[in-house]
Amino acid sequence: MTTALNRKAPTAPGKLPVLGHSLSLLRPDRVGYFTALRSIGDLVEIKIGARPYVLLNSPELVRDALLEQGSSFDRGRIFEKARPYVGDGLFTSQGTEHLRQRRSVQPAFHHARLDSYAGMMADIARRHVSAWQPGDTLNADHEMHVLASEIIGRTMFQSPLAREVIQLCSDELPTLVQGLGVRTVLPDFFTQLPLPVNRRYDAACAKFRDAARRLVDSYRESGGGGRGDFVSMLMEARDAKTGVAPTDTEIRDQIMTLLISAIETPATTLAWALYELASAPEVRAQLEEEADRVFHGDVDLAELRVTEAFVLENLRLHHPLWMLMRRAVRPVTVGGVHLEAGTEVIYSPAAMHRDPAIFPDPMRIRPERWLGDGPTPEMQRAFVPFGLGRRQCMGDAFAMIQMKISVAAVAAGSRLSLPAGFRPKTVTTSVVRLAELPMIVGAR
Ligand code: HEM
Repeated sequence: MTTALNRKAPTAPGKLPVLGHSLSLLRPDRVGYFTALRSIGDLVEIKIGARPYVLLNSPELVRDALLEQGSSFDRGRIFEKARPYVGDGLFTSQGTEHLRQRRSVQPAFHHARLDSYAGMMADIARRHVSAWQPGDTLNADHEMHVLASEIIGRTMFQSPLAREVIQLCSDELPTLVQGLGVRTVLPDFFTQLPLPVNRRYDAACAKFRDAARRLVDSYRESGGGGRGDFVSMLMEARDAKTGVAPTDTEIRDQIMTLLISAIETPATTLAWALYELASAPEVRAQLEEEADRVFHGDVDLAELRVTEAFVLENLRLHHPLWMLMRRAVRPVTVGGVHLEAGTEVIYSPAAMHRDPAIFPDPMRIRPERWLGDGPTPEMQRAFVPFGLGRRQCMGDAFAMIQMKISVAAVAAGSRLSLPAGFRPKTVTTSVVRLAELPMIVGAR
């Protein structure tokens, strides 16, 4: 959707010397900040330090940049900030190298594999929920991190070290995600300062790198691949043109990429889902009825219709990613604004999902939006939980299965409630999450 207007994007109010809009981007309600900027325009300039970023604040502009003009954009600042942690894997690679890496990882997400993962996920989730005892008070956000870590650890790593990786992810991933979030919105000099947040981030990065290295070494010591899992698949992969195998550094970087992409987002979404389950008894009753009816033995995922609608609604209202970035690789015009090569653009799935013109009563969980006649075409265009285009989430189907199964296991196996007077408080790092989520276990 390009026009020949060549206008300039208006600058967001509240710009400070040196910091630009960094402080606005550090406030707790960053999704609300982006939503409010819609009143200024659908393209708005924001500064992080002295560097300008253009916020694309409408579904049409986001689709134009990511789909129609997708080849004109590649990774932006957020991914550079992730490089010390994830190296040069799928997350940070660009252009043809990115496409090559995507092809090499693709078999791990093939639908035939997803079917076998579903059975494992159901076992893990049922076991996890059955350990909760009536009367216990859970840190439900942590529980969902442990569950998501278990699911990745057990489905992707057939290794005695899997338990260690699961523990590391449960304990350290939030530190990493917080450090990355802070680095993205503050000027570069900040990362050089000897602050606790920087030290904790560096220490967490080192632990993950070490775990990935030991994982790769342990496969090599026992003869390489052959276990039919993620690491074996990478070890056995050969480049279609050159026949060259990936190096151990490349394999380690893909492991790191998987760990950072595959745990925090479903865990955070699931924590919100548990909060909503406890807050809306009529929705909970529907989910419990469905789980009692169909969540037995080998689960037919297609039968979990209300559960799926509930998961979609949580991805809409509580989308974990408040900001994603791209960088123009050549001069390009979006929404009538000319962007030079190198211009960084931002979009926010979370803000797009709360537009009242598209999702009436946006702050309420209403699974019925996704049932019956289904979402309207406007909703479909604005709903981008897994991104769009060449960088679209590789784990989208995996994540949907995992979240449906996790919600169904909770609905079938326990009844969680919130302590009297609990008020949700959000914190925003790289993701928007609940600051705390104490939940009391009740019997079903
Ligand atoms: C609620 C769960 C999840 C959400 C909301 C989510 C969302 C996203 C989004 C929006 C992107 C695109 C980022 C961009 O455009 O810059 C992405 C990329 C990615 N996701 Fe997910 N994701 C989820 C779960 C998962 C899981 C479970 C896996 C793996 C098992 C995974 C693997 C990946 C990978 C590898 C990429 C990078 C793709 C590339 O750069 O080519 N994600 N995810």
